[in-house]
Amino acid sequence: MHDGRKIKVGVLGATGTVGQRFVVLLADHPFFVLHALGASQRSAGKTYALAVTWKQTRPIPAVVRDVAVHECSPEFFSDCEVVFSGLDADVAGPIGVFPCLAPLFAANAPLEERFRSADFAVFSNAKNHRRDPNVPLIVPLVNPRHLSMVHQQRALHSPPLQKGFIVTNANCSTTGVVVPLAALEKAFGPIESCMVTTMQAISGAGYPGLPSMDIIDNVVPYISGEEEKMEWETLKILGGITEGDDGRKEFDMHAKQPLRVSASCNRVPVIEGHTECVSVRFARRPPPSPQQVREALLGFTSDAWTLSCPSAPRHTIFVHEEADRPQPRLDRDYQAGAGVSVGRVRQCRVLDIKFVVLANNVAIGAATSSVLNAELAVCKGLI
Ligand SMILES: NC(=O)C1=CN([C@@H]2O[C@H](COP(=O)(O)OP(=O)(O)OC[C@H]3O[C@@H](n4cnc5c(N)ncnc54)[C@H](OP(=O)(O)O)[C@@H]3O)[C@@H](O)[C@H]2O)C=CC1
Ligand SMILES: N[C@@H](CC(=O)OP(=O)(O)O)C(=O)O
Repeated sequence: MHDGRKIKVGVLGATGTVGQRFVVLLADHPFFVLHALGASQRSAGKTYALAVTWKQTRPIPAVVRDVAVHECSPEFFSDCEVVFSGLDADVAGPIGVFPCLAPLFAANAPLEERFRSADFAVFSNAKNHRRDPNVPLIVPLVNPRHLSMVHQQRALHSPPLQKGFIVTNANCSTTGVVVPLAALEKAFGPIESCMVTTMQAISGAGYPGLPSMDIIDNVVPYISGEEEKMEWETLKILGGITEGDDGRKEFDMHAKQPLRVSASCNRVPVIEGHTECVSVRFARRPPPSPQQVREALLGFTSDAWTLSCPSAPRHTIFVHEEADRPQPRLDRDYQAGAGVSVGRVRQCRVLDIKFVVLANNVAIGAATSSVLNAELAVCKGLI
């Protein structure tokens, strides 16, 4: 439970697409107070207003306009307990080398590990640590119970940490699909197969992102690494945690009932909001009807809402009845982009059920997820 005190927090990568979202969400937050901002050497030493290319629809919050941007080094964040990372994946952490629980203070060590080793709670958007066997990959509307892995992460670190840890949120397209899948598994038991085709917004590629000549009047049927991330991350998020005879915990990757996921990812000329066409086959026979599926999606409530996390959406999944919704331009800002929208729930002639899901890639797909994860960590006494 939150004890009422305001926890000082910093943002790494504060000038980027995701970083700006963090700044907006944290400028006036009931649990957190924004205390320090970090970015690259290009930005360090400037005020935030001078360093950032501000792309939000509201003005830069007054509390940060004149704050100095620092390099992302723990000494500049020493008063903070928590850092939110919107860092470029090239500097956030290593790729594919795990476990990495040694102390990392060296100036050239990956940035998120340096902060963890200095006993900060790190909430990251970057992909680097998602496959780490001791790092929870949390979609806050789905699997906050995985936060329990933080204790093992701290204990296995050398030296063991009192407060530090890394928690990541998922890829923005993974986030959109796992919310309805979790609701359906809760209501009807395991899903066996899932086919998903994405139409992903340009903002997912950061700023300035794709050249206009590549994306206007066009669809690009490839996003590097995206399909692999969706297929792998879905299993970690929807799976459980098992404990070996030695007491060591492991993510089971949905092993009790294997789930096959096939993803096809496309970039489309939309600014914000990833749309995904999803078909699923259930293990149970006969499968639920479209009406039963609609009711299960509508009735799904996240632990984040039950625990009264301030950023949790009232409707985890909003189910549209209109035949032509959800649409990114109309539906991406509903509930400040913190929930997901589902529509067109119907029978699938190949699998069982198909539907469309819309998730705001820069809100629940990125910064809002991290902030909710931190709110959950506070409510669960991890911070
Ligand atoms: N955009 C999206 O929808 C989503 C993005 N993500 C992930 O979030 C992260 C950020 O993405 P996004 O905001 O789009 O990226 P941007 O390119 O917009 O921003 C990157 C940020 O990282 C900073 N940075 C770059 N190099 C360094 C360095 N050497 N040291 C310190 N800071 C540095 C930049 O600072 P400076 O301005 O000084 O260069 C900037 O603040 C990425 O890992 C991305 O994969 C995850 C989900 C969704
Ligand atoms: N790749 C996503 C955004 C992103 O940065 O994903 P990840 O956090 O998995 O690297 C997109 O282009 O829409």
